[in-house]
Amino acid sequence: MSSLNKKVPRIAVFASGAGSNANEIARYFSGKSIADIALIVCNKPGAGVYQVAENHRIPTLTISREQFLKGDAYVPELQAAGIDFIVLAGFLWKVPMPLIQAFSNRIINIHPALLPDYGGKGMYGHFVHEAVIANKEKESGITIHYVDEHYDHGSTIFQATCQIDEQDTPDTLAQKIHLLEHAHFAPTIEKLVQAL
Ligand SMILES: Nc1nc2c(c(=O)[nH]1)N[C@@H](CN(C=O)c1ccc(C(=O)N[C@@H](CCC(=O)O)C(=O)O)cc1)CN2
Ligand SMILES: NCC(=O)N[C@@H]1O[C@H](COP(=O)([O-])[O-])[C@@H](O)[C@H]1O
Repeated sequence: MSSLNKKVPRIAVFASGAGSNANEIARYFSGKSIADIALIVCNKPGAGVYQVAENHRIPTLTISREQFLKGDAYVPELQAAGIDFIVLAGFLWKVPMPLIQAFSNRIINIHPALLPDYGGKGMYGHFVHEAVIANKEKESGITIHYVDEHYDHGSTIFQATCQIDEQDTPDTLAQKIHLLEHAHFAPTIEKLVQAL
């Protein structure tokens, strides 16, 4: 297939919260022929990411715990939507094997710490920054990694760090982490989908 009519990869972004990463990803790819943010998947009705989807005119899929964790994991819906790649951006449920197998090596996640430290069950959002500050760490950062059947265990793709000052709090650290996420997640996704 020539580059003129090469299919543009279709990305589904999974999120459970405010969606600032989903917003930055949608902004980054908007108007470019690199990839389409084709779907935003969310498990929390009323989450801020729905407004992000509306602002960017991106279709949404609201998922239920039963069908996602104990059923087909919405693989038929994702395949019907022509999804090629899945990005977890503050998504708070464990991705089950049916979805991992259907999108082998095509699901990535961003974690707000330097894995393998500060990862695993219970390590999400503010809980991560609270633990990092409580342990008086001098640096933190982000990890972008492939998703396997365990939390925060898949191979690392990218990491970036930030320094922690003595006056930093979990809130100020979260701000530093968000800056790193918004700077690096979309360009990392771009590199990965160009290799599909
Ligand atoms: N199979 C995988 N699924 C997910 C991964 C992964 O690496 N493999 N990453 C997470 C994102 N994440 C950290 O980056 C993460 C998210 C949530 C939790 C967690 O403990 N969740 C709670 C439920 C919280 C809720 O429902 O509000 C729990 O499981 O009890 C840990 C890590 C996304 N999925
Ligand atoms: N362990 C998963 C985890 O903690 N993910 C984190 O949730 C936040 C979502 O923010 P957003 O909704 O504004 O993109 C991000 O900081 C992301 O790294």
